[in-house]
Amino acid sequence: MAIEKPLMDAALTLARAAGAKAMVFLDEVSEETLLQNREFSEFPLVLIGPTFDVKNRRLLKLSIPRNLNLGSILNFVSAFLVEQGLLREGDSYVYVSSEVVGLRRVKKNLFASNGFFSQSQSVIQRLIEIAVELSIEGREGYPVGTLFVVGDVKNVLKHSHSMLPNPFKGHRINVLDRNSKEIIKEFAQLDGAFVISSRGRIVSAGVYLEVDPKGLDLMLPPGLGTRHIAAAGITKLTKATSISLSESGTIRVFKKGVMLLEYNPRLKY
Ligand SMILES: Nc1ncnc2c1ncn2[C@@H]1O[C@H](COP(=O)(O)OP(=O)(O)OP(=O)(O)O)[C@@H](O)[C@H]1O
Repeated sequence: MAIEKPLMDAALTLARAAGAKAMVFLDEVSEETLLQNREFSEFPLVLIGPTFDVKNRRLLKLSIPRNLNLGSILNFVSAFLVEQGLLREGDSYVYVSSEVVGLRRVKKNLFASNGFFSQSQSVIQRLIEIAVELSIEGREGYPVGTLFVVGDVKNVLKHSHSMLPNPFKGHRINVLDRNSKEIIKEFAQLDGAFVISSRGRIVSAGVYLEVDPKGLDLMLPPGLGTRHIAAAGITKLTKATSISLSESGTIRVFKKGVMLLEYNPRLKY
């Protein structure tokens, strides 16, 4: 749905009155209108959509997981604005969608690197959405931790073994298929990791990753246990990307052994 002019005008008025440092468009908007209208040139403008492009500093494009609730979307937007050096803690920005205009002050920032925002792979985004829901909801009243390893399946399987008969064998279940969400959430309660192809097919679950952190030179925040060492290590040993959810609700994304995202949707940022 496109953002209509009265809301754009309201957003501009609010941004000026509140001393906002950026304007963020959560729904479709004409890029021409934004670039031609002088009034908008007072602010860095951020478009949320399917593409990522930050070369044009006046009009930055950001792809973040879809279907998140507004609070989570704004958390990612805040992290992006801080990562880009556009805002600091305490600064505020105006966001506008086809239905709402609002003001958001950047609180304690979640950690997200540029590498996280520049990957717009839909499989990764989908798994983050599922991890956000699992983090907030848990399963049957209990917190759930899990691990998704995406891509480079052949090499991932070389560094792993099955802890139980593969429940996904013979089934073609893809994480991009909306119906797969409940199945994934159910199997997330199993020990071990999901192995997922780069196109989203679940190859296996209940997989133990054989990762010896010695010599891998992983740079992890202190205090993380074996799930996270495996999550980071497998991305150093292979070309896979991993998404871990800890029982405490924190979601982390790793690539090449480096943490790209650390985010707990249970906390307000
Ligand atoms: N090498 C591994 N491969 C796959 N899964 C693993 C591996 N190591 C641990 N896990 C999974 O992680 C679970 C939690 O392990 P542990 O508490 O040591 O990890 P953690 O990093 O502290 O995670 P959390 O923050 O959720 O507690 C295990 O029960 C197991 O299901």
